[in-house]
Amino acid sequence: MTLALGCIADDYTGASDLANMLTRCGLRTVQTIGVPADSLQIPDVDAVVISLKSRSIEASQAVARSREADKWLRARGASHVLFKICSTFDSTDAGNIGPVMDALRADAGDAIVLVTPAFPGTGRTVYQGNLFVGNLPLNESPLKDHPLNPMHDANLVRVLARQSQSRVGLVDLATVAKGADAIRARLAELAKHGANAAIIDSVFDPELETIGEVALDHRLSVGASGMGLGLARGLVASGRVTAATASSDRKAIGGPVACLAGSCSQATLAQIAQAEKSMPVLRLDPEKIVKGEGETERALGWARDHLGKGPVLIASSSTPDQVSALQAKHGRDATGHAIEQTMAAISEGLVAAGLRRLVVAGGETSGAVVDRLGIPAFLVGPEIAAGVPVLRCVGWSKGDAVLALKSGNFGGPDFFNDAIRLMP
Ligand SMILES: Nc1ncnc2c1ncn2[C@@H]1O[C@H](COP(=O)(O)OP(=O)(O)O)[C@@H](O)[C@H]1O
Ligand SMILES: O=C(O)[C@@H](O)C(=O)COP(=O)(O)O
Repeated sequence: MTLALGCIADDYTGASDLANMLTRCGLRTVQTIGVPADSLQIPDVDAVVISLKSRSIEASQAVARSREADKWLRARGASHVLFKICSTFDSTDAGNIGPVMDALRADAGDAIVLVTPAFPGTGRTVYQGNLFVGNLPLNESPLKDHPLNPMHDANLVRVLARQSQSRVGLVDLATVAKGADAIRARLAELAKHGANAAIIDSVFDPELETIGEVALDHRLSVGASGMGLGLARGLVASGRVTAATASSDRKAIGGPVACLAGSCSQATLAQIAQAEKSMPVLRLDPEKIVKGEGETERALGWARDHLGKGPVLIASSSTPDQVSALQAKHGRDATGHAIEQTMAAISEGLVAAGLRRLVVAGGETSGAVVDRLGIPAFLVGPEIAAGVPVLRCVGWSKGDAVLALKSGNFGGPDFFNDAIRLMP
């Protein structure tokens, strides 16, 4: 297998979002969980997206894991690697976008790396280096209240510079609009003045195609699924990949289906409220979870009573005020970890009871669940919503199963039912 594109994603929902985009753009793609073991049979593909859970861990560990993934991809022929970050630039002043980017760039030997989280399909655009979520600057969007990495600055040149050793420049929209050669000239100028990274503006998909064409001159790029779109279309346009059509394999799995929500995003809170109109919903008590007071057993008992009758949803999610109050009492990391591990334990119990169709909302939550279930890889199925595909397990010891891993912010109001409809 010689890869046309290698990708390292800093969380699992982000990885499936990217794998979905690459598949829709014609690249045969597999999503692996961590660096694949030698024993994993990977089908012949154009792109591999290695999912890490490195967004919110200590920076040095994120760097080490990303470099290991990069080595695996390069050894399989990937001459270009995309470091997939969140389209809302989820990070803190300690990292991990900057430190991982610095290390991968040094390994790749590139003078400068292009960086953009733009993903117009989900309303993420970058103008004059400022990230917008819909019509709001990042720091006024719901991301200001994220439980793990609240975002308080929309200016990505500043945000990246604070967490990186690199000098960071800007390629503005006026330059992007002039085309690939103008971008190349601007990058050369920035590099001459000592910049090693450049935030690049992008508002619409055609700009991302131009950006992808230029990024392919380099060995590394950093971005979200918009950058994935640009790279994939660049690979197809240049003839390096022959476009494939997305698989239409929809073999039914059957049996019970459950949804787990650990995201506290505004979008997920609204989706849970909507689901309450059509399926039984169990709201876990986050305080009891953190104190270790038997919420897993309660959830599994409740699920046993309801699963035979139709889909169910189990949610830990609460409002920003409630999240802050709980974190103030128990600490941010301890709270997040305890809740993620409870969701993982619930998923394990559900699978032990025979469940093979599971929807998970939340990036870190999905990471904890998929790790606990020991799923090694996924193939991409139908698209449920922008950035969220149905995933079919590959090489799982428990056999065939379908999952959907939803970024907290993604999906329409009736997301849980939309997902279940596409997971027969
Ligand atoms: N009620 C709650 N109070 C505090 N933290 C919570 C609560 N419910 C979930 N969490 C934690 O919030 C974080 C949500 O992050 P994540 O799952 O990545 O969602 P998103 O995709 O919205 O970023 C996780 O660490 C999760 O365990
Ligand atoms: O780029 C995106 O927005 C997503 O692919 C993503 O990374 C989402 O992360 P979570 O919100 O933590 O699921």
